[in-house]
Amino acid sequence: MPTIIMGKLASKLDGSIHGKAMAFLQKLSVDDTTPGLHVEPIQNAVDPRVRTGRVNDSWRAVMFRLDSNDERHYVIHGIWPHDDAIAVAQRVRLSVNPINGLPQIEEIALPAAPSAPVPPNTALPDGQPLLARLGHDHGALIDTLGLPNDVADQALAAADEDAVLDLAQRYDGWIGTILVDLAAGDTVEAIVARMQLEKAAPSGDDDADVLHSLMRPAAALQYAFIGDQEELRRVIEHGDFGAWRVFLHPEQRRYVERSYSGPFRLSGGAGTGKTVVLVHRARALACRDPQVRIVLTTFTTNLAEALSDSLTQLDPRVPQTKALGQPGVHVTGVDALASAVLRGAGSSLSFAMREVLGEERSAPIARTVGTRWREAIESVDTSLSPELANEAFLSTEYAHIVLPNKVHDEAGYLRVRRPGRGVALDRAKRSALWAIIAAYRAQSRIDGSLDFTEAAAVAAAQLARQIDKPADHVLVDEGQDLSPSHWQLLRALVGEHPDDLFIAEDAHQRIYGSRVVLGRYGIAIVGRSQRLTLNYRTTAQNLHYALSLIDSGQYVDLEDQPEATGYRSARTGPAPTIKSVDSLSDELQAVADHVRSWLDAGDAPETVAVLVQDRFHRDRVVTALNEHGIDARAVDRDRPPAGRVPVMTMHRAKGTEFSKVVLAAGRPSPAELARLERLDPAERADAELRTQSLRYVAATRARDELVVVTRP
Ligand SMILES: Nc1ncnc2c1ncn2[C@@H]1O[C@H](COP(=O)(O)OP(=O)(O)OP(=O)(O)O)[C@@H](O)[C@H]1O
Repeated sequence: MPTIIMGKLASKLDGSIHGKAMAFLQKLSVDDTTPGLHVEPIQNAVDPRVRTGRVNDSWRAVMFRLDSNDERHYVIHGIWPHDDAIAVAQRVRLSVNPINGLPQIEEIALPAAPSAPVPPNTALPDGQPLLARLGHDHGALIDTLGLPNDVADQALAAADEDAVLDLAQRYDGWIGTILVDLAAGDTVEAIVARMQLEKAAPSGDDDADVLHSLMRPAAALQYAFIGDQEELRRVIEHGDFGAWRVFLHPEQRRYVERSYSGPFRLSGGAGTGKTVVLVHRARALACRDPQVRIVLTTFTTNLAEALSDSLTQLDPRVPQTKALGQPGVHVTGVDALASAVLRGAGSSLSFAMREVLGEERSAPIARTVGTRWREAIESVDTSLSPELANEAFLSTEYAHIVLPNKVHDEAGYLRVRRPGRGVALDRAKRSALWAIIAAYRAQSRIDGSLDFTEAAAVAAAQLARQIDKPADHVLVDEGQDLSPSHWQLLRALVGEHPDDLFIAEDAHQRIYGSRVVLGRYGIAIVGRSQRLTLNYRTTAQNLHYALSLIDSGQYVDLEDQPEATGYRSARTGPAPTIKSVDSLSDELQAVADHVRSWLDAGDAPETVAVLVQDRFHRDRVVTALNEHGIDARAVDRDRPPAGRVPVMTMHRAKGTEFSKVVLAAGRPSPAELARLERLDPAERADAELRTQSLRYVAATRARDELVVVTRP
């Protein structure tokens, strides 16, 4: 039975022939001599391995047949109308690039790609094209990276980053990826290492050499070995949108497949494919051993639902279990995970509750009301300044110091170390703060309830006592938003062994809570951390704008190190539109105008989104859009609706993506400004950082076009 190797080009099929292509490839993978397939060589073809096959009366597949070790493989190059297919088949050649060991397809007698003219050097601002300015020459591009001559010529002539990116867009696979890296200013050595390039060592068996090259990590950018019919269907039916399921970057593949001796941290900017790595890794772990118990978790239930959907899209056969502790993948929000642990423990929780709180709660599943800190502050006659006696300071102090250190009383709080908290507290202040914390706990005790951080802390203490852990592997998305108790919970969920914790995070996207250093909660990364830098989602123009929003901030990652930027995008598009308006009614009009123009141009409503500051503004925007005859819908806990324009808060937009986005961030309300004014300087600086991050998150939701409507 031949093996099918699908090229990325071949997955971009005309929708009208999906069914026929599927049937053709299915039959081919069973028996290439099946009557009706007409698998035939082509006369005068430059590559004797080339074959065409009959998809239907009008369409033909062009492929390469490789025979090695009694096994037959077909590399599917593409499917074209009959005459075009014959013409393509005559001039294509599949070979191994001798410099980098990767498979390459050349089109003999025609230029390798339809090339738009490259702007002449005379127009260059400082006389030299980009790559020359960066110190690259023909030798580096051709002899070290293995770029084809004509591509290297065009790249070296390209004036600036945009011109190199335009060129990159014309090449799928490793050529396009190397061009993007060059445009971003990477050294040749860095590219060789990242792409794992290696000179080819011919064995004398050409077909075996090509097969070997197709198995190289960077070949996975462009070629996929199809394991079964289901995989074939996914590649064919979803084309470019399904690319993440099949064609991984060599770095992504490494993080999917590698085993790590302990907790591993994967950082990367918005859209660099962190979630894709997590979902693939969950599948890889489940396939390796169907008995293992995998927890795939993230900050909110909405994000967990999206993860679960992605895992189903990637592979519906991976068992997703609803219950913690069962074989398969349990996808859940981290607070829901804590609740599940508490529910499962039943009456045996008392020890953990006493350990964390020094007392018990009668109904630990009930959640403490959100206004409890304010009530506690108001109930105590405090001498503290408003900079300390406010909900933000107290809830952070409680989550970052009191709970993780299991402080039960004033004496304990007077002694506890407070690393990472900006404000120094003398004895009198600690006593006064404890009075409020005691009032908070007293009222919750009366209700019998726990707040979310308490629930996670109690669940962590409960699990820490268990010898049999309910998970074998824990995969975490949006790690930057988790609290210390969450980390204690996740640490206690899985024993300390290889591949225990795999954490994806982006410090620039922290929009909840305060920053955390993992090492303080028993999660030692020690050198097991890597970064993704290629943005798959956002155009270079939108990415540039989004990065400008976080330019001035000091961001620190989960290992307490400054967060780097230096992201690059593989796609280009129009510059973001920044529209300044004077009034609310002008803002609503501008939002409606942009949405209307996209819909009129044929964009599907669900691919266009409006992102706003808060729920109040969201509902106003929905009403305004409806009044303009646009079918818009406020999105909260539910999934974005099909056939309608989703309007959502920037917080809710985390983890989503749309083709076109209007960002109507508005102005902070006077009440919000007054609240910020009352915070102590360290808390205020952190709140401002979160505000910048929120805009960065929102701006990076747009794949193709971004409009920002601002009011001074
Ligand atoms: N190898 C790939 N090939 C094609 N598309 C990819 C690939 N990897 C990721 N993508 C696409 O890039 C987009 C962003 O990926 P993903 O959501 O995993 O990024 P992320 O780093 O988790 O982003 P964020 O932090 O903003 O949530 C998605 O549309 C995804 O399908």
